[in-house]
Amino acid sequence: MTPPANDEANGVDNTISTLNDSKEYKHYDYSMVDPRNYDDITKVVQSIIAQVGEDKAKSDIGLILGSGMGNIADLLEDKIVVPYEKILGFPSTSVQGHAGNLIFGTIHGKRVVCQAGRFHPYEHKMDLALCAMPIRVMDQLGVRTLIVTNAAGGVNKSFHYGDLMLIKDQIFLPGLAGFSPLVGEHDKRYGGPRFVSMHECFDKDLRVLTKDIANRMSMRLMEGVYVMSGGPQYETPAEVRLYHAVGADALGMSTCHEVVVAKQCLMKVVGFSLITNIANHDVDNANNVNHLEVIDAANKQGGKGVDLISALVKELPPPMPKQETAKLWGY
Ligand SMILES: O=P(O)(O)O[C@H]1O[C@H](CO)[C@@H](O)[C@H]1O
Ligand SMILES: Nc1nc2[nH]cnc2c(=O)[nH]1
Repeated sequence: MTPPANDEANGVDNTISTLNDSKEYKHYDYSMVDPRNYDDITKVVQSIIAQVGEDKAKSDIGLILGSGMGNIADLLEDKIVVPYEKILGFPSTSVQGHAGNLIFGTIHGKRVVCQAGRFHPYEHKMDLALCAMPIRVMDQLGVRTLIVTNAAGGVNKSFHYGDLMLIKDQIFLPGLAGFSPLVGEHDKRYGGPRFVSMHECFDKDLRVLTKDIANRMSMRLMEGVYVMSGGPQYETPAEVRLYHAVGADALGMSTCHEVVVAKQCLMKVVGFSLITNIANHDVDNANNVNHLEVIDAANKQGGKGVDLISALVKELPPPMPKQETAKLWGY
């Protein structure tokens, strides 16, 4: 693997060896990191700290960017960009519209770590724990609030192209079918229990705050349930009707596994779906979706999400220590 060139503009000195030895670490190397293992995650965290320093790495807020939503990262100031190739055990991203960088910086003076490049289970042999590993890393870096974003198809018939939906609940289809990131070993140091409660997995107080902010900004903000399928194929009209019937408002192929792990790590989560296309309910009225259109829509329509996330970060309450959240959630 050829290391990327030194990138002074991004503040990354690529000559620094991540683990103070001369080995080259490749993407997606299971022999080195078990994404379920707390001590292995600590090694990943150390490899990051070795590059950006402890002060810069420590973060209160995590931000995950959806397809085509790289412009949200422009909110971060005093950035340090760390390419995934330089992070021990991080796999690569293969989906267009997902850059492949962990970015450290601040928004309104608050410490944020941004995952610009999500890991989708369909890219990684449905290894949900691997795809949710950045959340465990964020947890060890101190993150207490997670903001997840995604590009999604609108199932709710009142949704329009370009709408922003605040996620109030989720239907995690791979999780229901046994593909949960929590399958495997359990370590008490994650913070939460083996059997994680998924009630209010999108924090109610933060949803109220977000809606209040949107109101003050005179912004149209929908609220609804996100359903995650395994993908990567899009849905048939019959599947769209099935999801509609069970109460889904928007659909995609991501996010839910991240939220499950965040919940186990006692993080408060806020989620947004940008409606990049309207899912087709009618088999006789073919309306094909394609990923380039999804990205194009995210580029064109994502601005309102940027403004809302900026305002939300500004007004987020101070991070709640883990012990307090544990008490609040009855653990
Ligand atoms: O959920 P994000 O990462 O925004 O990506 C969405 O866009 C892709 C399909 O166009 C799928 O990966 C879907 O999940
Ligand atoms: N599954 C799925 N994911 C998407 N991401 C963006 N649009 C869609 C969609 O229509 N279906």
